[in-house]
Amino acid sequence: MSNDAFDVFASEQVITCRDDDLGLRAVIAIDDTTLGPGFGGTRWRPYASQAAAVAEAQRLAAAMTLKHALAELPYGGAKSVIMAEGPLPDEGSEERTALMRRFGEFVSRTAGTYIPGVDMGTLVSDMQVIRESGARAFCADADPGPYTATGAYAAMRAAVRHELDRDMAGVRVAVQGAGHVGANLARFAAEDGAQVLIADVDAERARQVADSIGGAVVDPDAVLLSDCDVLAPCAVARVITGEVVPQLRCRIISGAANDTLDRPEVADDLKARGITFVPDFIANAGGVLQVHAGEVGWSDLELDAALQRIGTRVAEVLAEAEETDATPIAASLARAVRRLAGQA
Ligand SMILES: NC(=O)c1ccc[n+]([C@@H]2O[C@H](COP(=O)([O-])OP(=O)(O)OC[C@H]3O[C@@H](n4cnc5c(N)ncnc54)[C@H](O)[C@@H]3O)[C@@H](O)[C@H]2O)c1
Repeated sequence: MSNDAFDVFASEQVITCRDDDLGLRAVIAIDDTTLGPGFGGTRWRPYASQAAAVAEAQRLAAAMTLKHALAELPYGGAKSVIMAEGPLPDEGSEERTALMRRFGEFVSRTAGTYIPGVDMGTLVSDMQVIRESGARAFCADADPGPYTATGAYAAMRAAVRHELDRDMAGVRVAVQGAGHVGANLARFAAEDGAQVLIADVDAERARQVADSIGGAVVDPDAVLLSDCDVLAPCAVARVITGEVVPQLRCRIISGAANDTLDRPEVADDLKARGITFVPDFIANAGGVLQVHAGEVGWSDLELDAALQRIGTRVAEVLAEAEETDATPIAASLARAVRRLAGQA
């Protein structure tokens, strides 16, 4: 487990996958299998370089180790990325199916040490193709987005209660990304009376979500700097940088995007500015809880209780951070380390 993006040996195992006929270039990073097989989604998007793809797979895999440890799940941390060349092929197209089948063959070679699931760019149907190729894959039956959003909303409510000592009515929430998670998170907040701003690089998507929940659209270039109580990054990784922090106008950052902070030190910058950062790997565990529920046969009630416990966990971590004058990330890391060492 490591946050060092440039150390290839930070992960237990890193596998590159290549097929020239299909134009497939993918990376599987298995961060840590102490608690079980490495589980983590497959992300499909363009990368500036091969090194950037490897670094992102490793960073996201490390976050999955933390996510599973803190959610008390029997999985290790892993992640894969597929390097996109231009627009992604349509769902169900021959090109997409062939590429996913081939990727599934590479996953099979890990002999169950890596279990993929849905992430940005990939779909439930892609996981079905991976399964058909003989590999184990999670998320094959349902979109985890709404469950992730339920957990992320429990986290947001807990942070607002802790920091602002109020419920969500009238709280100003700015959501970056109107996708599977962001749209649902925005809806939950609006249903509880929050004033929601939403941004997406797909302007039409942002407009549709805003109209359906009675919120307002904000420019995707401006959303991070919105004057709001809660900023909820639900789009891409590493949006909170050292340069962004001094310009932020929120009290709390609580979203679902994996790997929200650009560098670990940004957590200290946020603390110095009095901005509470809810660790993404705690807030966005709803999807993996839902997957686990399917695997072990939890009832809806059991799953919902587990999703709501994300809020309890956030409250505990924020209180612990306050007591020890640590950042919430540091308090969470200490918890995860205890669990990985079998002490919690
Ligand atoms: N889906 C899940 O269950 C789940 C679980 C854990 C974490 N996450 C994380 O949450 C985030 C969102 O996941 P999702 O499933 O909703 O993805 P998604 O692909 O459904 O939605 C992402 C949305 O963000 C938009 N977007 C991309 N770049 C943007 C930018 N710079 N500004 C504004 N909008 C932008 C996209 O157009 C898209 O609408 C990702 O970081 C993902 O890794 C998702």
